[in-house]
Amino acid sequence: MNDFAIDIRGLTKKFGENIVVNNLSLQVERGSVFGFLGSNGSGKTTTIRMICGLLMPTSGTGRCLDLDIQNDSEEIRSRIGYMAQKFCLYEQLTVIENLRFIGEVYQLSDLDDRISEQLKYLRLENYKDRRARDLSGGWKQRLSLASCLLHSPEILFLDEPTAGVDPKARKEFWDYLHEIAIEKGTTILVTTHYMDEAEKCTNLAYINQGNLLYTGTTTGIIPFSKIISYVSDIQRQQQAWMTSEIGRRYPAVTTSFVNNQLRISSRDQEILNEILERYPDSQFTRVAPSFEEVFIGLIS
Ligand SMILES: Nc1ncnc2c1ncn2[C@@H]1O[C@H](COP(=O)(O)OP(=O)(O)OP(=O)(O)O)[C@@H](O)[C@H]1O
Repeated sequence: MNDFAIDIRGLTKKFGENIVVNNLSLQVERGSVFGFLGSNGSGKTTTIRMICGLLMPTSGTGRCLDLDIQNDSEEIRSRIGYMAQKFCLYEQLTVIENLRFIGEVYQLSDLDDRISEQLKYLRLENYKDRRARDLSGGWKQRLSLASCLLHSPEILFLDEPTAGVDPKARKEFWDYLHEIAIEKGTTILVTTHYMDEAEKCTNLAYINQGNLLYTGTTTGIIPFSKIISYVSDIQRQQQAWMTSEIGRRYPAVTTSFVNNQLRISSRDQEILNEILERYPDSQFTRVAPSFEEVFIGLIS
């Protein structure tokens, strides 16, 4: 058996003349929580749809659970769970009715036990008779996750599962993802625009306009990026003025306000040295780059 839950080689997707995914190769280890990152429109959903057998690639090959993504799409779909960006359940049905409906579609034999397990693990028991339309965003997202897990998928694809969800609910959701990856060996491929969530993944791929910029461990992306960062405690008025001046003079440098400090980052140490010399009163100190600086730096 292949060690990889997902193994794609040179996958390309064109819509007309528009190359949306370009010669993409990725391997996702079984049991990993794999973050699939990239700015809006960079081709993440398109790639996921090809891996799930929902969309034919223009060229390239791929295996998902050791099945061919072009020829075995039906079997792939029966063994994976896919939580799309949009809430896809029935708003007028209750939580339990939604789960029962999904279970019947999958023709699951021990449905009551499976529903009880999901209600318990996702702490949905108190909400089981509430209509989906009356749930808040965080609870809707748990219900979506429960419905994707009902048939015990071997891989779970989650497309921006926590967009608009509050930090506590997002944390609980992520704790649960790690729990199922560890306890059940489920492979999870998740897209997110939240940097704190990217840091929670075991492995990452980062794409831009359909091209792969990085794939590897989560900790490996910082040294790979070669981004260098400095921070200064200067006054707020000065920060605004310096940000616009640095932005104008040094387009290759990223500036940001974090924790009431001015941060500058770039891959070019010479340019950063020039800034340190130009603004000696700012007393910049070197710090580890943040994930945000790394991701922005890699595409600039
Ligand atoms: N069926 C289609 N026909 C034509 N163009 C499409 C189609 N589906 C997607 N695209 C285009 O492909 C590009 C990539 O879209 P995709 O949804 O894969 O990006 P994404 O990385 O998932 O974006 P986001 O983070 O905003 O969800 C976009 O420019 C989109 O408009």
